[in-house]
Amino acid sequence: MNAISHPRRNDLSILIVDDNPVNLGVVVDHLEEQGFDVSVALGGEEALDRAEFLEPDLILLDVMMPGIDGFETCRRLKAKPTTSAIPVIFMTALTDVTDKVKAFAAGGVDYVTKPFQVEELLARVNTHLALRAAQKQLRARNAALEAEISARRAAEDGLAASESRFRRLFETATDGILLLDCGTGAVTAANPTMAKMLGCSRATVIGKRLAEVPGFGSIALSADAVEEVRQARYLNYGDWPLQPAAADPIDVEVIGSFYRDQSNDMVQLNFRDVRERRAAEARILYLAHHDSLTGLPNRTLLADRLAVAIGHARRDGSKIGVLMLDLDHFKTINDSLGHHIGDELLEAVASRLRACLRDSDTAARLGGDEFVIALSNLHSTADAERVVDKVLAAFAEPFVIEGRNLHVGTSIGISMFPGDGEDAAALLQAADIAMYSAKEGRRSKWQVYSKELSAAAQRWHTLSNDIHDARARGELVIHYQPQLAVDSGELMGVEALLRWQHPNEGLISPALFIPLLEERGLIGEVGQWVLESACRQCSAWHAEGRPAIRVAVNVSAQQFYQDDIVSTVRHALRSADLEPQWLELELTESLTLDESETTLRTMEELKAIGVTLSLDDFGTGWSSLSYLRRFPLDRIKIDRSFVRDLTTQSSSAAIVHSILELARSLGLECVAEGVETIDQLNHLQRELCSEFQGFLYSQAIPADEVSLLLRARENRGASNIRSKAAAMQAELDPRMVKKAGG
Ligand SMILES: Nc1nc2c(ncn2[C@@H]2O[C@H](COP(=O)(O)O[C@H]3[C@@H](O)[C@H](n4cnc5c(=O)[nH]c(N)nc54)O[C@@H]3COP(=O)(O)O)[C@@H](O)[C@H]2O)c(=O)[nH]1
Repeated sequence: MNAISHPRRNDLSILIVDDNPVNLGVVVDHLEEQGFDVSVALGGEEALDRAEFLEPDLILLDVMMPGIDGFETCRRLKAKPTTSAIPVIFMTALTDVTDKVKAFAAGGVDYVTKPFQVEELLARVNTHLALRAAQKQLRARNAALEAEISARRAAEDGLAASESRFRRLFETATDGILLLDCGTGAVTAANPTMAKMLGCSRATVIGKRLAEVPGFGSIALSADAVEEVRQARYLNYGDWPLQPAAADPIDVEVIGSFYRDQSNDMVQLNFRDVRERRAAEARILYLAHHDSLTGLPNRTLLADRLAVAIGHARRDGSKIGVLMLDLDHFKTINDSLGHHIGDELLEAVASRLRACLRDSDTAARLGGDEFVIALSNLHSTADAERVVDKVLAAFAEPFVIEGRNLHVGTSIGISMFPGDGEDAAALLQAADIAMYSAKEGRRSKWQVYSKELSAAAQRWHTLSNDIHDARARGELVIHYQPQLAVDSGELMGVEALLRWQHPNEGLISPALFIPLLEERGLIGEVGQWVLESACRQCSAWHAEGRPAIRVAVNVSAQQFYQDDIVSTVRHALRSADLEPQWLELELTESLTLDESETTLRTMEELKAIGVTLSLDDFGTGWSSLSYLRRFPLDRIKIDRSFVRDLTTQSSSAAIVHSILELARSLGLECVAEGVETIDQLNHLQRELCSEFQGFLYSQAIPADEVSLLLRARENRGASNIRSKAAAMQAELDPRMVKKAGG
């Protein structure tokens, strides 16, 4: 410990307590002369307050004072923590030893006797002040020491706490962790997760270099990992396939970090099991690139694959074919049988498409019933056409969905690279245009893209917009095509055929705009209008007193399922005041793609009204004996494609013969469509076909011209069709008997 140093006087304060002002004055003068900072109090109570407030370095205390005396004052000073350490020197006139003892007992450190010698007073004062200063120094040093000790303790505690925190983290981490010494390259610690990942004990791992640790053998990167991380300080190695003992590999993301432990350079390797994360990422990626219903690639992935294929084709000079497919009648199926059937159908279509393709080809679904097939490494368009044949053959068999046989056709557009587009988008657009063109023709057809089709596609889109208000603008009109008895030439009925009188395009064929109406969901409304108008017209002819004829109205599949067709028909008959036997409903063959109870029940309800049912275009679609037997039909219409070749192709003649045989055996009437020549008519007569319609006699004509026919017939009576046809042709305006177009 250092020697006690004397304090500078003006740093020191002394409180003098005396009730005698004269005494006070003398002492104060002496001490102030010595440079002390002096305060005074005239009694014990005052002294206690001032001592507490001033905290003097020394108190000179008189013993005999009014109120509390010096002894009591001293005891109280010593009792208070704030003043207990202040040395008290008694100033007393008492000389009795007991008083001196009392002074020390009260806590005084010394005493001076009055009247006092200044030198003695100063000597005692200086001594006690020096002692006081030394005590203060000592206390300050102790306090500093204590502060240092407690700071060190705190630091040690902190170190221990962080050490234990690290230990806890290490032991419970969900990452596998290895600590490796950079000097030896050996593992110094492994946590439980690491041991579990590796399928071995921690002891097995400790002391081994990383590449020697079981599970790391096949990971080449592990050999230099410690040195690499040491140099880089931090390294993300991406995924390593850790191979635990007797288990499947685990994909772990590996992150290495360098640290210094005391004087050792260390590397910490964290191994995070990323199997779930990678699976989730893969799932997200898959969903972003695949159609969730069918699992086929979606538009995005298709575009990627096409881009890659185009790159290859550019390099090796090969060709690419893009086939755009659209299912026929899909909307009808979806609307009538429910979306779950529609979904199952799409899945079944997807798997049939897959089966048609090589591994290098792509079948994709763009949405709805739109599929695309991308064919790579082709030599010519003919290669693409061969795949089209395969696809169409795959669609030939009905799709069996929930026990229903669904006959679904498809229209296919084909575009080729190079030639029809430079990139995926252009090729898809060209295939789409070709597909629409295929759709415009008969169903289940395909079409190769050509530049001319673009104009047609543009026209299709314009018409698609124009059709919306066509009926409201009065642009839709109904014409009627006569149906005659083959034998007698008798006018038996007429078929109501819709026409669109477009303001710019002129008369547009229903073959073009009926699909537009279906696509836009307008066929129900327009069909109802046709039905009501045709019934009214037929009733009007009857009311004119003409020989009664029937009117046949086409009902599309969508109309049949979408609306309450039974009440629509009832209402049309009632409001036209037409007896039901004069109305015939021509059902399209596509209706029979669903042989469900619903179809059958609706047909039976229609039959119960008393109308007749005929099946249109017989022989072109999915005609099968089974549904002809099941459905309550009255008449079938032989498709004009067979009639056209009747006299030139034996196969068509054979088909017509079979159809007529079949119809007879089932007790059904037959109408042959599209009769254009006398030879065809003669052939049909020999085959005992009952009725015909066709340009030989008349195309579809406006209602008032039918009235003319009826009047002429009334005047002449039934006669031989040949002479009658000739007579009619002469009678009618030549415009009505053109041989082409409707
Ligand atoms: N759902 C509805 N479909 C309708 C309606 N109106 C017509 N259609 C269907 O549109 C298709 C095309 O009809 P259209 O262009 O009128 O052709 C008909 C005749 O003009 C044509 N035909 C008749 N005779 C001949 C001929 O000798 N040669 C020849 N090349 N063509 C001829 O055949 C069509 C009648 O066919 P079909 O209906 O199959 O009996 C057509 O499918 C119509 O059904 C409508 O209101 N609703």
